[in-house]
Amino acid sequence: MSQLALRVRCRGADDFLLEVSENLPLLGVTAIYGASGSGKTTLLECIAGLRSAEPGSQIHFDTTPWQDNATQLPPWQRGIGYVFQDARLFPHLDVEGNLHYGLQRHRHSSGPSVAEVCHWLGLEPLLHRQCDTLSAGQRQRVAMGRALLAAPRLLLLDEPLANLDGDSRRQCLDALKRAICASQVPALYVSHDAEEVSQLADRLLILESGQVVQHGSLLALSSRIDCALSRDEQAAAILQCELAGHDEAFGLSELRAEGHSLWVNHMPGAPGEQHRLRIPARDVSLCREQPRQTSILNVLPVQVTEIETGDSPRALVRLAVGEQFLLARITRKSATTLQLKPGDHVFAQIKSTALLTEIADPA
Ligand SMILES: Nc1ncnc2c1ncn2[C@@H]1O[C@H](COP(=O)(O)OP(=O)(O)OP(=O)(O)O)[C@@H](O)[C@H]1O
Repeated sequence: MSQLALRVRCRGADDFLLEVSENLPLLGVTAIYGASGSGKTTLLECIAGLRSAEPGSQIHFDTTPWQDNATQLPPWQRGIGYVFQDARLFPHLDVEGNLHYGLQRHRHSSGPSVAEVCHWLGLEPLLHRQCDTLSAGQRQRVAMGRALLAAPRLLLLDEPLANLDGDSRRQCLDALKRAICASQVPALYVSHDAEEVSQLADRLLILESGQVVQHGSLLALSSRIDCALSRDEQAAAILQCELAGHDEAFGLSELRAEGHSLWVNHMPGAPGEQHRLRIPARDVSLCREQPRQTSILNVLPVQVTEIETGDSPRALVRLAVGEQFLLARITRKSATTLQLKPGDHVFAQIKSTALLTEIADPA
């Protein structure tokens, strides 16, 4: 596994100071998450060499210095693929021409072929289209294809879905996930969208006012009440599960987590495979008694470990399921009526789940 060692200081306008001192293991997707103005793009641009970090800053990719006291490698010598918010395709080239530009920058013989990239990103039908006739989502998929064809050692994506919504956003997210997973190129993914991050990331680096406030695996951070991601309306915990089998008659698959069954829509896969299940906090409700005759298939016995009520009408409850954790967002009134407190044993009813990618390495 590669590693990016960062000791970065960079000043922006209005006394803004980015100060990041972290070693990032480059495994899968690391999301750089934070509010607007927290310094996400500044950090990405410093890593890319598009912006100068202050003298004394250091950026090392494994043993290769990208920046230190003696070195300031230009962006094109860092072996990165950069995807911007606006795709920045070459308007005078068609889709195929844009992809071939990536191929020309190909540094190693081990990169993907045009056919592979087109397959991952669904680009085959677009190859002969002019770029100004493409939708925003199609343009982003081409930009991603162009970046991958240069066989980068690291992908840097700056809110590539920010200008998309609805179906186009979902399709593009699925395509990016597929391409990142198939290409096995590690990625740093800037976003302020909690749902996007919890669907895509393996690790999280959370920034606030130019400082890192949390860094770790999505599995560990997503269910923490003090994680910035949990404050978002789209907060979701991630449960690591094993595929147990399929119920063909009802079109369902059974996953097991901590000795309990969870039913999801039928999915391909063989028993024993490891998967991640995303469980949105707002889709988890709590009962003191085990619910009977409920249409909700997934009911887990859990133990309350933490409750955050504050002044908001909603409470966030952290729940232990064996060694793992869920979050439930319920009304403060319900938390009071149920007299919930840490240590209580209750039942969590889960309305919906979304299957995420198979875990290559649960670390
Ligand atoms: N080119 C620049 N020169 C000087 N200061 C900048 C520049 N770009 C951004 N800044 C400042 O740096 C700070 C961090 O901005 P940055 O764009 O890195 O945040 P961000 O987290 O990516 O925000 P957003 O999610 O809104 O894109 C802000 O105070 C911003 O005004």
